[in-house]
Amino acid sequence: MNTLQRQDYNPRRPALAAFDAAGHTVEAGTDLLVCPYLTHRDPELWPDPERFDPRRFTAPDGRPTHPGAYFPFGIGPRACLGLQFALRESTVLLEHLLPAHTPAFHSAPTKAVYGITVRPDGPTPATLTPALMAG
Ligand code: HEM
Repeated sequence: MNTLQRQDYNPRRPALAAFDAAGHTVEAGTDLLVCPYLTHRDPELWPDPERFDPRRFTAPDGRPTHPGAYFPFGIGPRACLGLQFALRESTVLLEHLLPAHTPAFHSAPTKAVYGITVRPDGPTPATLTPALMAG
């Protein structure tokens, strides 16, 4: 969950009607991009937002209750159809992979590359050794 807080994408939607946004008129048909990167790092919603802290998602008051505060799968009628599948798949993978293997990371990217998505600036080569062999 905390990893998904770090991903980024920019869904684009056209404005269905003109509206005022903080004193700026947005004409109907204007392409609008929402930016979860900013929302997921808004310190008013997420205290110390750059800190990787999975407990935000397990502690009772760990995450904001505003429905628009966290939307790694989009939000509304065009949200990701695979949301439940993707969450279940990652949980099962981590449940089975992590206890049975010892990961060794050989190098890790140090920077992010910013585009329509945010990605690491290089690969993360790692070796998974079956836990029994690792002793
Ligand atoms: C961690 C994994 C995944 C993430 C973070 C993710 C995220 C997203 C996001 C952000 C959107 C766009 C929502 C929008 O436009 O507002 C989307 C759309 C979509 N996703 Fe995923 N997705 C994931 C996995 C999957 C999987 C496993 C499937 C299918 C089995 C899937 C099927 C779809 C479909 C069909 C749409 C288009 C929905 C529409 O336009 O009505 N996704 N996803």
